[in-house]
Amino acid sequence: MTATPSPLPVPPRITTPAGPRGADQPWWNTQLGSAMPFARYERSGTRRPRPLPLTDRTWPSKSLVRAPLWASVDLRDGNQALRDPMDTRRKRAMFDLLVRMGFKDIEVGYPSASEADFSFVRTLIEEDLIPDDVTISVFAPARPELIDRTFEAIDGVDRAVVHLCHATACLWREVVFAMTPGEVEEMAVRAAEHVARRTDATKGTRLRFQYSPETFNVTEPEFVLRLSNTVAALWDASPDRPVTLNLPTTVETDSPHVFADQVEWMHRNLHNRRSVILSVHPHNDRGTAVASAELAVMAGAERIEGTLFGNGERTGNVCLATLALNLFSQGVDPQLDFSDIDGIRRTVEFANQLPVPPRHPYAGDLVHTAFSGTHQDAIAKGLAAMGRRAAEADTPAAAVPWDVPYLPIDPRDVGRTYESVVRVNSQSGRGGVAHVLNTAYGLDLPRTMRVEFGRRVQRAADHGGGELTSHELHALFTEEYLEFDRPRLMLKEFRTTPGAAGVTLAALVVLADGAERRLAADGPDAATAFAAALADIGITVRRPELTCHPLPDTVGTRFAAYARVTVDGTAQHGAAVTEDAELARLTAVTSAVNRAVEHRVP
Ligand SMILES: CC(=O)SCCNC(=O)CCNC(=O)[C@H](O)C(C)(C)COP(=O)(O)OP(=O)(O)OC[C@H]1O[C@@H](n2cnc3c(N)ncnc32)[C@H](O)[C@@H]1OP(=O)(O)O
Ligand SMILES: CC(C)C(=O)C(=O)O
Repeated sequence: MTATPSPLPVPPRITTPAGPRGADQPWWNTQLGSAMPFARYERSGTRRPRPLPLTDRTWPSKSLVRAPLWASVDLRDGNQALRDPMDTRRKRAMFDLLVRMGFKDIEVGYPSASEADFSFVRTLIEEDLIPDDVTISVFAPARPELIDRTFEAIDGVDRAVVHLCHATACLWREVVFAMTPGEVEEMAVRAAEHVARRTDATKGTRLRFQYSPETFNVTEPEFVLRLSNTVAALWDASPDRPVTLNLPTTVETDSPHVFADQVEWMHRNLHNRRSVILSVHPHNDRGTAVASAELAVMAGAERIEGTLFGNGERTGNVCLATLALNLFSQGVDPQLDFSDIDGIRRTVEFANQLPVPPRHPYAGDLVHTAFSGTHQDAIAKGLAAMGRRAAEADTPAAAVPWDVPYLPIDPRDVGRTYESVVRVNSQSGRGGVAHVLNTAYGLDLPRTMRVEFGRRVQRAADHGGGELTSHELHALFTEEYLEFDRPRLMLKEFRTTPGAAGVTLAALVVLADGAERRLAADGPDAATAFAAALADIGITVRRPELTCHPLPDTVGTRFAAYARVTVDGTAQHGAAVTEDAELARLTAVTSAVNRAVEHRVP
């Protein structure tokens, strides 16, 4: 309940905006020009022009109806971006996880880059660790000596994809290679021919090929199309042995719709389209990799390369967990098993030695959690409505279509529980508090009591400043309703017998000074009779309204009862938890009486 005060940060050095407002800025937008050097940056395609994208695009009217072929690059693009690249143990944990989840296309490394990558590929092959329906791929740049080393790494494998990649984009051609487009084309042809020659010399291995024109999204489309057609033809692409053409946004530069146009243009213009598996490899520099990948599939892509939870160069690769679970949340089979998302996350965190942030879609610690009152209230009502629908249909809750406000998927479908769905702090409301007490302790507070206890919790949360755990909420509930320092009244024993008005109640109570008093009264039920009997000791209790329910205890049976009464003219709530239902009801009345006294103490 106590929050650790965090130190006040040093204020950032911000130049107060002072530039002019935009000429066409409406009066209600009072923002000023900033001191940021934005003029150093140009709209993409301005300095190095690229032809315009499509005008007759068809992708906007498409929808995602099936899972694409998922290709994990965790062990290559993910690995190359780590401060401490994976050792064999971490690589193995990642590989085994990917296989268990159902990945069939796994890039296992860049074997010519390091001994670690090379020997991991050898281990997979020599120890026969690659399932029959999984195809590994290995990355190679367009350098003959590194291609040769790549082939050494896959010697003896049954099936594999050799992935050839080199830069094609203008900036890379000029700055990295110092080559003309023609020279880059020659390099591509030489490398593809070298791969083909090495393949011809390889016996007993079913090899396929992949070609990635690096930074596809900022390469002139006509150039990249020509290269792709040339390389696919050199590799004899056919429907039986398709070439994977992988279009990377190596550095994401544009809004996703621009990439979608580029992909659709390639999809329409590629020669021999049926002999090509059109793949994309989105990075997340603008934070829109997921959107880019989804629109690319609408535009004709059939395969997506990415990593689990988005590890990868800079801002990372596209997150395959997000993409797959986006499909799942739309009723499309993701063809990957995310039923234990926390287990998957643990393994990925172990392999990458990087944490998954708490807000990461579907997998972050907080993504199925509501702190805010109205969200909690809606979630609790939504879950209750689901429960009712399941009961009406006489089916398990897990079989009812999911429809709960604020929760795109059922946390249980990814192996989480409802306990973490609602967590309480000063932003929370009575709905959330009631939900936590109910899910964690089985206490189903009546509506008026929720309002009262909600206020009590709000005070405690405001005071503490942080989160209140379910345990702390229960402690507050106990302190407020179940236990009293100096009770005015305790019920020691009671007996009911049928009476003229319904029930005759005889009770022995203990008063604040320890004195014991015997009471008796008639009433339609025991609680009403008890309320009436209290008049004998000068306590006026009227209009008792009681609810009682069994508690889902693991040991024995217990009952919770809640009373709403007027005590000496003031409305009061009381509650009790005991082994006997009737005792619980009567004790809830004494709780209300005791609270009436406590609340009179200033
Ligand atoms: C977009 C991507 O993510 S591609 C994958 C990138 N992955 C990695 O870089 C991780 C692994 N890489 C490595 O371990 C190293 O880079 C190695 C071992 C492969 C190569 O190391 P080195 O031979 O020392 O070269 P270095 O990494 O500095 O590469 C630079 C040279 O390669 C050339 N080059 C870069 N990419 C490619 C490519 N895809 N195809 C052909 N040549 C390339 C550059 O033009 C440069 O050549 P130059 O020295 O003649 O100007
Ligand atoms: C190898 C390619 C696909 C790559 O990693 C990239 O361009 O980001």
